[in-house]
Amino acid sequence: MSGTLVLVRHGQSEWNLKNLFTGWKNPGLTEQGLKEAEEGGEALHAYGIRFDIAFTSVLVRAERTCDIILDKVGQPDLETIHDEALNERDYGDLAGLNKDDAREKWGEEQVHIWRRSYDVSPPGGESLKDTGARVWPYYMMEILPRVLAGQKVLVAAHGNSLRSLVMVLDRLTRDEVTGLNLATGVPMVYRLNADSTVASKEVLGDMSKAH
Ligand SMILES: O=C(O)[C@H](O)COP(=O)(O)O
Repeated sequence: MSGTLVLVRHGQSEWNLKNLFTGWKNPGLTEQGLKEAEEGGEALHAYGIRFDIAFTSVLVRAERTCDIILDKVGQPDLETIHDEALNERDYGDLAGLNKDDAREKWGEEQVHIWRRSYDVSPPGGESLKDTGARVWPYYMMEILPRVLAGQKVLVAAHGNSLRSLVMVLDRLTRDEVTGLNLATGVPMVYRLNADSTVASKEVLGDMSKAH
């Protein structure tokens, strides 16, 4: 067995609270989001993990979540790499729109397809497949080699950038990935085999609160 990969979606953002499509827009965390990040960090501290390196996006909600988690595990100065490859999917023309207003305008089913399908892009934005096409190579080049070398690696990122990774790690089909929702601030701890397949996965929190 090689190292450990911890994936965590950022805590609730201001735009999650307002129910707005966010994508590459850059709102901060809400009070609840700060608390979720703290709870995620506390769960990792109780789990007893010491990270070797952290990765996050260049969006403040993930960066702040990463900082809070590192504080909680007692590693506030850990090397952290920020890269836009880990950013949320670009929601294109939907960014800034209210998700319920969008359902009224385009219908429940179309909005669900934009949010959860594998290869249908929202207008002007990225599908999950498009998102994976920049997340996955970054994972292969920058993150996986460290895990395979035995390191413990934290990745604090976003609902859909992480869904594109979880889809491959958990070997989900295109249909199965439509039912995958990641809760904010809940760490997923993967141990990988030397061939990069998943040896075990533990979820430190309640993933069922995701929608
Ligand atoms: O960008 C967003 O709006 C959220 O971070 C993820 O949104 P979704 O759950 O609608 O894909």
